[in-house]
Amino acid sequence: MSLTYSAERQVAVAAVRRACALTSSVFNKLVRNETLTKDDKSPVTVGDFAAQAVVNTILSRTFPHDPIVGEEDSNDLRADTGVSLRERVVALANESLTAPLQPGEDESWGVGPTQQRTTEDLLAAIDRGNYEGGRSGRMWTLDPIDGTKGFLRGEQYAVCLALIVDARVELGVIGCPNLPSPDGTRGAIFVATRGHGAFQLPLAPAESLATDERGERLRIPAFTPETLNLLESVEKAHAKLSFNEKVARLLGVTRPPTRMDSQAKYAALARGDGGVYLRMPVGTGYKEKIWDHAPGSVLVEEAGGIVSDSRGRPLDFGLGRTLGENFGVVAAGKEVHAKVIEAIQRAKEEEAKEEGQ
Ligand SMILES: Nc1ncnc2c1ncn2[C@@H]1O[C@H](COP(=O)(O)O)[C@@H](OP(=O)(O)O)[C@H]1O
Ligand SMILES: [Mg+2]
Ligand SMILES: [Mg+2]
Ligand SMILES: [Mg+2]
Repeated sequence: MSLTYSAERQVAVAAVRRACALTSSVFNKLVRNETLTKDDKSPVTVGDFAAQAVVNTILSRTFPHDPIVGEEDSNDLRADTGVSLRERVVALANESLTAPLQPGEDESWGVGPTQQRTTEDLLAAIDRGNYEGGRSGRMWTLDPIDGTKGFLRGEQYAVCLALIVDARVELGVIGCPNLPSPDGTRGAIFVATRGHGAFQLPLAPAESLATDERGERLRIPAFTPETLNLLESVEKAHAKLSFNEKVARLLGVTRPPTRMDSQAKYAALARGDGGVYLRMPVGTGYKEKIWDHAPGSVLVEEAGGIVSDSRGRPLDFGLGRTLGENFGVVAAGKEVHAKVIEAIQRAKEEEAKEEGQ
C-alpha cells in the first residue's frame, strides 16, 4: 500500500489555501507598478513573490529539511529599485501568515498563524525555493502563481504545490481561485495523493468542516469524438496551437478548444471538463519546468488518466528544475490518450509534407 502522506497533505492544502486568499486579495488591489518583467521577459507580480514566501514559510515549519524547487527568487526584490515592491511583498506575506486559524487547519500538524517575519526572513523564505532538484530524495516544487498572465487578465491561474520523492510525484495540490463551478460559484482546490485518488475540495471550507475532509472524488469520464474537446494555453507563445488544430481534426473533434491559463487545465481534465490537455512546443528550445506539471500530472493520473510527453514517454521529474528531454505534454483519459499519441504522429507527418512542398 502506498503511503498516505497525511501530514504533508494537510500542510500543503493549508499553505495553498492561505496563498490563494493572498493572491485573490492582491488582484483586487494590484497596481501596474507592482509587476516586474523577468530576464526571460515573463511577468512576475508582488502576488507571486508573497505567495512563494508564505508557502515556503509554512512548509519549512513542519518540514525544515525538505528542499524546495520554487519558480521565483528574491534577486529582483533585493535590488535597490525594488524597495517599494519589497515592502509590499513583506506586508502581504505577513498579513497572510499571521491571519487567525482557518477552517480546515490543524495545529497539531504545525499549521496555523505564525509570528510576524522580518524582511530578511521572508526574502530567505523565497530563496528556500532555489533547490536545483534531482533524482533522489524528497523535494517540494512550488509555482506560487501559475499562469501569471491569466492572473493579470483576471482569468485563470493556480497556486501549485507538489511533493516529489525519488523523482516520482507523490502529492499534488492545485488551488484555482477563479475556476467556475456548475453551481455558479468560483474557486476550488484539487488534491491527489499517489495511490489514494484525486479530489476536489472547497477553496474556503465552511467553519464546520472537519480537518480530515476528503472532498469529492474525481474520475475522468469516457469521451466520444462528439463530446471530446482540447484544453490548451491562452498564450500563443507557450504552445503551438496550430498543431493542436491538426490533432483535433485527426481525432474527429468537432467542439472548439477550451483555452485557459495555468494548471487549471489539468484540474478541468480531472473533473471531465475537457478531454485532452495538449501542449506542443513552439520551437524556441524552451524546456518545460517541473512546477508547471508536477501537481497536475499526479492529479490526472489519480483521476484515471495518463500524462506523457508528445512521444508517449513519461515526464521525467528527476532531471533538475526542467523536464529536460521531454517534448511537449499530453494528458487525457486512458483510451483517449492512446488515440492522441497516434494523431500526433500523423499530424507530424502532415506537417513534414507541408514543409517539404
Ligand atoms: N515558451 C514557452 N513555452 C512553454 N511554456 C512557457 C513558455 N514561456 C513560459 N512558459 C510557461 O507557461 C506557464 C503558463 O502555462 P499556460 O500557458 O498553460 O498558462 C508559465 O507559468 P507562470 O505563469 O507560472 O510563469 C511558464 O512557466
Ligand atoms: Mg512565471
Ligand atoms: Mg507556471
Ligand atoms: Mg508562476
